[in-house]
Amino acid sequence: MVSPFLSHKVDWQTNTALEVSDPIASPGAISGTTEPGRHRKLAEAHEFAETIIAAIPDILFEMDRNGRYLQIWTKHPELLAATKQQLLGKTVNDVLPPEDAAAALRAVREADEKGVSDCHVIRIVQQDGEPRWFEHHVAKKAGSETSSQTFLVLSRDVTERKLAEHILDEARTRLLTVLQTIPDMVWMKDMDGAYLLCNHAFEHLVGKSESEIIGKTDLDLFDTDVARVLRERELAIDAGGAVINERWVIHQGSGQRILLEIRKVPIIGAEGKTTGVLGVARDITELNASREKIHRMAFYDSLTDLPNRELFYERLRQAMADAHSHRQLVGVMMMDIDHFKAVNDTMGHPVGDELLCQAARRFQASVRTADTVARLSGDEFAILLPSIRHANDLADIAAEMLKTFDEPFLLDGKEVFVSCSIGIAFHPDHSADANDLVKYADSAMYLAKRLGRGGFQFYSRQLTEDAQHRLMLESELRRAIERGELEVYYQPKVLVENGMMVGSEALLRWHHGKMGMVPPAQFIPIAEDTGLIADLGRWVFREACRTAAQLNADGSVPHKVAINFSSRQFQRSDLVQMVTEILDETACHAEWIEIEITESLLLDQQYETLATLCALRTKGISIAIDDFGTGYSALNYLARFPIDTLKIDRSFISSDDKRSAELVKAILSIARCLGQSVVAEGVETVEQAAFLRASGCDAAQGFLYSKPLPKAEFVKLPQFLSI
Ligand SMILES: Nc1nc2c(ncn2[C@@H]2O[C@@H]3COP(=O)(O)O[C@H]4[C@@H](O)[C@H](n5cnc6c(=O)[nH]c(N)nc65)O[C@@H]4COP(=O)(O)O[C@H]3[C@H]2O)c(=O)[nH]1
Repeated sequence: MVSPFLSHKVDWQTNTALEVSDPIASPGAISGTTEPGRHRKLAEAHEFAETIIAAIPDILFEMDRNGRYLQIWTKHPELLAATKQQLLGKTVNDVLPPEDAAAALRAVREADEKGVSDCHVIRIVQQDGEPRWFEHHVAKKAGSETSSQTFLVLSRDVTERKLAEHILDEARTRLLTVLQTIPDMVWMKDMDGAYLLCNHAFEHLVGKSESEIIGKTDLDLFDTDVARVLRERELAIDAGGAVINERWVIHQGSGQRILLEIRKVPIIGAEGKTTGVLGVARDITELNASREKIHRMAFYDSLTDLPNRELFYERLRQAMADAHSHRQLVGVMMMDIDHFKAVNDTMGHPVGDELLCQAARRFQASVRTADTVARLSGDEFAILLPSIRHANDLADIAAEMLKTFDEPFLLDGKEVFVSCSIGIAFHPDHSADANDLVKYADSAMYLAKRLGRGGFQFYSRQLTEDAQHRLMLESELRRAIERGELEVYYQPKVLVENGMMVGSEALLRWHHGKMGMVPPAQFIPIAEDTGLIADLGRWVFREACRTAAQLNADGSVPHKVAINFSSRQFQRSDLVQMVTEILDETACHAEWIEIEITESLLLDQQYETLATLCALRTKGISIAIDDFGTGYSALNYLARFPIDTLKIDRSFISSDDKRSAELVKAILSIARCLGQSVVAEGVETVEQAAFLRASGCDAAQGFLYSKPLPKAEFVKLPQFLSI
């Protein structure tokens, strides 16, 4: 190989060298030496140059101005466009495609002008047809004649780098495509806050094109205040290298409000320093709205917009946890709208809903903002009252709340008076458990209802004991029929005029093995609540039908047995069928039976009740309203329902109040007009009997004539019960 550093060819065989120009060995290093010494030095310089060439991986060309290949030095001849022999003496135009040849010549020309030309990357198609890229550094060869100026071209194979760059370029293009396509806003800023990059979504947000954004800062794009805050945060990123997650509400020109979830991360440079900030923002307006909607659906009641059971309990638990540190009471009130079902059924469900909404507003208006009014279900509302100093405060709030119900509700254009019952329990006195507290407030609410509705009651231990007693009674009652502990007593019903017995009322008795006689007032409500009344009712009905059949067997004087039917029994669709089967089974005529129902039944279950009553009536069974005057006494149902008898409640008979006496007369007059018979209940004195007789009352029932008796004793009673 011949060193490119020698200006002319040297015949190394003869060791003859002329006009040696060696940039490595200085001319002075050779001059002044002897001929053999000079040759030796020259040989050393040559060897040195050879070593350098051998060491470099590049290709070295010597070319003239026309790009003619004069010399080629390479360890990798396969990297040439043609073989060395084919190239020598040819120009780049001869061997390279026009474009590549032109690039090679440009580099030579530049070197001709400036002495050197750097970094021209030229594509050369290899002998195997594959293209490779070479970086050309061209230097004017020193010492050449201007006319025969040659150039040294150092051609470095940069194909791998080029390919890597290409891959990188492709990746960058793909990345930019992705950036432009994604709906999220993406941008990059340098540490001076100038935008380096942004995507279409960001352009859209800012309302400016990329070219108007790049190089600008937030001060150029946003309000000064906003820009200042943004800058402060970004400087914090620089200081701490932290990631910033924030939410921004953007008010757009159209008046639209956009909620952005923004994440900003530091861009860390090669030296580990923060060189900029990468920001990504997502429009979460819709997502947030959906989240809020889901949250509302999960934690709020859709009708009243009040917190629901879940949220109520969550807040209650939190309030109870907080109460420890504040030494304050947490009150729970349970509210129930009295006779809500009646309103719902008589006025329709939309009106019932309206009542719930109006009641919710009244509850809310009676409490503080820190309190939570929740709708737990149906007409069941609860209020959480944290931070209460004294139980009396709860009583005051409940009283206030009840007062708001003094005003009528405007429902469907009508003024309707509705009351509500409230039960109160509070933490820590009553319980440290949220579920128990609600349960206790609930039992207090039921007590309030039992005590006449429209009032409030505090929970007491007694209530839990009562509840436990009820539970015990319930389990005992379940076995009462099979244990033979039940018995039906009969109380005679007589004509007031002469004391003649015309019928009787069947009254259930429970002789418990250990507890003795349990009064119906105790176990009938339990049987009603638990549904046991269906079995008990069927049993009583069968017993009473047997007795009626027995009493009417001789056919002399007809005897009608009245049997109490609970509202709950009317909820069974097979009631008429049950009655029919038992009448058949006991050979009892329907005319010997009267069914006693309460006013509330007529109010509660309008349509189905009417159908059932009509079916029973059609069979020949008579219908009596028990305890008349104590309920709603909505007179319109007297005409609508097939009612034969009104039983005036005992309270009117026993009362000394003149108004009660007037009411009795009024009831008698109404019944007369409607063709209904009247039975006065609870007649205990001769005076009461005399009053009834004078007022024109048909029949009476009461201790004056006889107490309820076991069947065996009852059947022995005389036909006339003289007083
Ligand atoms: N102080 C006083 N009381 C009098 C007098 N005359 C009758 N009584 C009582 O008044 C109640 C009349 O029955 P009710 O109003 O239907 O009221 C009944 C009725 O609602 C219910 N009940 C009783 N047996 C049954 C039954 O088999 N089924 C259903 N569903 N309820 C029943 O239990 C309630 C209470 O029944 P009892 O304790 O037997 O109480 C009976 C009876 O013993 C009187 O002169 N003075």
